[in-house]
Formats: sequence, structure tokens, C-alpha cells
Amino acid sequence: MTLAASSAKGSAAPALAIDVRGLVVRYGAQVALDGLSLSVAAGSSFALLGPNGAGKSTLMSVLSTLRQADAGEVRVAGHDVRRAARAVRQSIGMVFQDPSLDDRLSAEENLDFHGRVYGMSGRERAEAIDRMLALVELEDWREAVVRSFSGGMKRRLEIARALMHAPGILFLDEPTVGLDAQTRNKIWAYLEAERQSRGLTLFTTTHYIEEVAAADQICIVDRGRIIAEGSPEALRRDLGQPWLHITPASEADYAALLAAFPDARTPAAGNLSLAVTGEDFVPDLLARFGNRLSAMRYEAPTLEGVFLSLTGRALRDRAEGGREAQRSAGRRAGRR
Ligand SMILES: Nc1ncnc2c1ncn2[C@@H]1O[C@H](COP(=O)(O)OP(=O)(O)OP(=O)(O)O)[C@@H](O)[C@H]1O
Repeated sequence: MTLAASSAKGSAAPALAIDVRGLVVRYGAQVALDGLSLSVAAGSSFALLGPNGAGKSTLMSVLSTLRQADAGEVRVAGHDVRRAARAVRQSIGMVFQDPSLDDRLSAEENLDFHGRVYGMSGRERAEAIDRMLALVELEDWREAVVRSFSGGMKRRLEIARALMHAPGILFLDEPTVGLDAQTRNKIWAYLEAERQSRGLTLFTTTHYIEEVAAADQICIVDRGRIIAEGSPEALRRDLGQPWLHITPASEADYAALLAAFPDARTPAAGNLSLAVTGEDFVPDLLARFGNRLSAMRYEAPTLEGVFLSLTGRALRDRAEGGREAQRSAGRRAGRR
């Protein structure tokens, strides 16, 4: 497998599934990716975040050979995306935002067709179909026409299809948007099983915080540049803001605290939220105002808070926004 390419040089660092250096992509005068560099360790789970228009889809399309870079070096599974596009395509699987199954065909026929496109022999296809339908728990639906599937079943089948040719890297563009929590959990369990059993690398865009938090590595992009990257713990620790939510004991205490902390937020009547600015903040507050508080709650830094402070937008804006609403409307219409 070509993932060995970087370790073959004798480096002690883990092999890289994806290595991007100085990537520039323009649409006319519009710069979509502005010298972006990132790397993804083989076998890891990587989450790409960013507000609308940040450049996520553009990056995905370069990594999957669908679009050419204007400048920069991009290696996927050890292959240069420009010089070895075919080898890259063989090494990756894609789960797109919008459904791309043929819903007139059965589950099995959809998988078989994909296997043929990837040049798999009849025997390889038969084995892979069995394994994949078992992975996503659709064995009993093997011969059912996809049109009869729920949204969650279709998504599971799309994942099975993307994994048919045993790619080393799976790109997932908002794979669980619009699905209920139980189906989202199932899908992540299948993906994790593949990662654990054969070192599949997961490269995901998502707006669900619990999916972001489960990644090994997070990269936040905005306006075509990386604005933060690291493990969930590191981002929370280095960029997160802890808060102290307090309820002053009386109106006079409220006024005194607001005077002492003029930057305090006032989330609800009678309550104040204070940004914790250092290790001494809470002890100092208690020493000065401890007897003037009736309640106090400490809120540890969150990834949502990190994303909001870096981009000025909430991570969930998009997941609960237009595109999802459109999809649910479409699903509702489809059920009638
Ligand atoms: N075909 C295109 N022609 C012109 N500009 C484009 C085109 N596709 C994307 N852009 C611009 O490039 C920038 C990056 O867009 P891209 O779709 O990659 O962002 P994104 O992070 O995937 O956004 P979203 O979350 O909305 O899908 C945006 O400013 C966008 O307007």
C-alpha cells in the first residue's frame, strides 16, 4: 500500500494519509484556498470545520482529484494528485453531501455496480458485498430496491458502497446531516470499526459537535486559510474560554458585581456570566464576593466556544440551517 511511502524514507513520524503544502485554488479572481497546508496521519480521524464559504468543499474536491490546484503540492495516500490521479482515486472513497445511489436498483446491485467501476472481479465483488452489507447491518435488505429505504438506510448503504473497493482513506462531506442521533451513532460505529480493524483514515466535514469532539485532529478553516488546528483537547485548552455563571444574592449584590465586572454578560435576569481569565480568578472572586452569591456554576471551555470565538459563527448554524431544512422538507414530501 502506498501509505508506506512516507515511512519508507525511514522517518519515525507516522505515515501521512494526506499531505497538503501551500495549496492555492482560485475561481477567477476569488481565492478559495489561500496557501493552505495540512497533514493527516494514516489511520486517524480528521475533522475539517469552517463556516460557509470557508473552502471545505474546494479542499475536498482537490483531495479527491475532482479539481486541480492553481499552486501547491498535494499528496493523497502517498500519490501526487496531479501526476497520479488514478492511483489516488483507487485509494479513496467518497461519501458526498447529496445522495448518489441509484434508487431503482437494489442494495446489492448498487454495490455491485460500484465494484465493477473499480475493476473488481466477480469473486472480489461478492465477498465485498457480503462484508459491507454486514458492516452496515443491511444484510436483510440485500435485494430490496433502494427507493424503499429510509434516509438513514440510504446513508448506511452509501458508506458501504464507498468502502467496497477497500480504500485507505474515506472522505465524508457532512455524512450524518439531517439524520437522527441513533442513526448518527450507528454510522460512526461502522466507521470506527473499519478504522480499528484495518486502519482506515477518516476525513470528515461535519457541524455536529459530538462528531468533532470524537476526532483525533481538528482543523478549522476560514477564508481559505487554517485558523486553528489540533486535538479537541488541545483546542479547548489553548483557545477555549472558561466561564463562571453566578447568581448574586440580592439586587444590591448584583449591582456591586456588575460594577466590579463591567464586561460581564447578563444571560438572564439576576444572573451574570464572567469570563474566567486566569487561575486566580475564581479564588479572588470568592474572597471578595463569596458571601454575596447565592449560586455559582463553572463552565469548562467547549469546542463550540472555540469555533464561535474564532469564526464569529456557531458551529450548528449550518447543520440546522437552510440545506438541512430543505432536505427534511424533501424527505417529508417524498414520504407522502
Ligand atoms: N464554482 C465556483 N465559482 C466561483 N466561486 C466559487 C465556486 N465554488 C466556490 N466558490 C467560492 O470559493 C469559496 C470557497 O467555497 P467552498 O464551497 O469551498 O466553501 P465551503 O467551506 O465548502 O462552504 P459550504 O460550507 O457553504 O459548502 C467561497 O467564497 C465560494 O463562494
